[in-house]
Amino acid sequence: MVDIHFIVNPIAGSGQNSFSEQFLQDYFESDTYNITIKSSGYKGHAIDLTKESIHQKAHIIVACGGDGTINEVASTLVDTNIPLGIIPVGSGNGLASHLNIPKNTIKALHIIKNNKYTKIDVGCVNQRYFFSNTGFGFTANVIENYEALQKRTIWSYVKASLKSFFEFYKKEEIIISIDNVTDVVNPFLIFISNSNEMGYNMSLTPKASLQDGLLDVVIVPKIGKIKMLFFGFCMLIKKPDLLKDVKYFQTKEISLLRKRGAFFESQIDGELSKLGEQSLSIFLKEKSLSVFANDK
Ligand SMILES: Nc1ncnc2c1ncn2[C@@H]1O[C@H](COP(=O)(O)OP(=O)(O)OP(=O)(O)O)[C@@H](O)[C@H]1O
Repeated sequence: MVDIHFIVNPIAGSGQNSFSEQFLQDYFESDTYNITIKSSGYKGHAIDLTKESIHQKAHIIVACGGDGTINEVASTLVDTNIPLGIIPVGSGNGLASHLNIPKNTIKALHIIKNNKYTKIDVGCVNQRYFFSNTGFGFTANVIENYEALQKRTIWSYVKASLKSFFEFYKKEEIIISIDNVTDVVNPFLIFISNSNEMGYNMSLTPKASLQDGLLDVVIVPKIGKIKMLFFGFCMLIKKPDLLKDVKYFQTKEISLLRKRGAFFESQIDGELSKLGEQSLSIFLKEKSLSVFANDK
């Protein structure tokens, strides 16, 4: 028997996610699969539910939610042999989109049933993991405004971006080291990505791959409002380097050192995260998560 555990975030995306055993049993026959469904009750709960499922000897664990839920479940599965399934019922669904997993639940279930999984790289920010991306500056500010709106829709994302556009003024000097070259930057944003999708079909790192052992980094210096608007447009058409001020490169590791301030305000896989450390080492653990994916 195959023990398959579904961890559902009921408030992700439209906020109406629930899966009945009867519905799932139509795809995973009861003579072959044992199904367990768990629902997360609060932020971070999916981590404990996943730990419990590992303890219960689940063979497959499926995250049903968006990038935040995937982050919680997948972080707990790194370096285990348990493959991660994804049912993308979140808002942005960046990682699922990179893995070519459709939003249609039945099609996404078939990918798990086909039993084809692959190993992907995992991003690390000190002790934390990211699977899609992490970012500092404007990108973290947008997520802060997005979370304050409480509705997780594309319109909330647009509203949050506009609010940040009018308000964002942060002046924060960061010492950045890449391949032993150190620079002091006062960036509009720093965006570091493992995947080529930010969610909502937008990208700042179209060349990124989950299996190339490289982080794709975008650094945008302080820019004026007109350039900010142009940059937003470049992001929509997935050509960030059309803005000449943008530095786009690939690297294995990057370190950030805070000159002052109590924490790094960052976003990790689309969730606001205040990192208390003075310095951050950002790198990849290569091919350390198994995940079901669709052939391109
Ligand atoms: N019952 C719950 N009530 C409130 N928040 C929850 C609950 N269960 C999980 N969460 C939190 O909800 C947040 C958002 O989840 P998730 O990222 O999966 O959805 P989303 O934001 O709609 O999708 P995406 O990140 O792809 O845009 C996560 O931080 C998660 O920990």
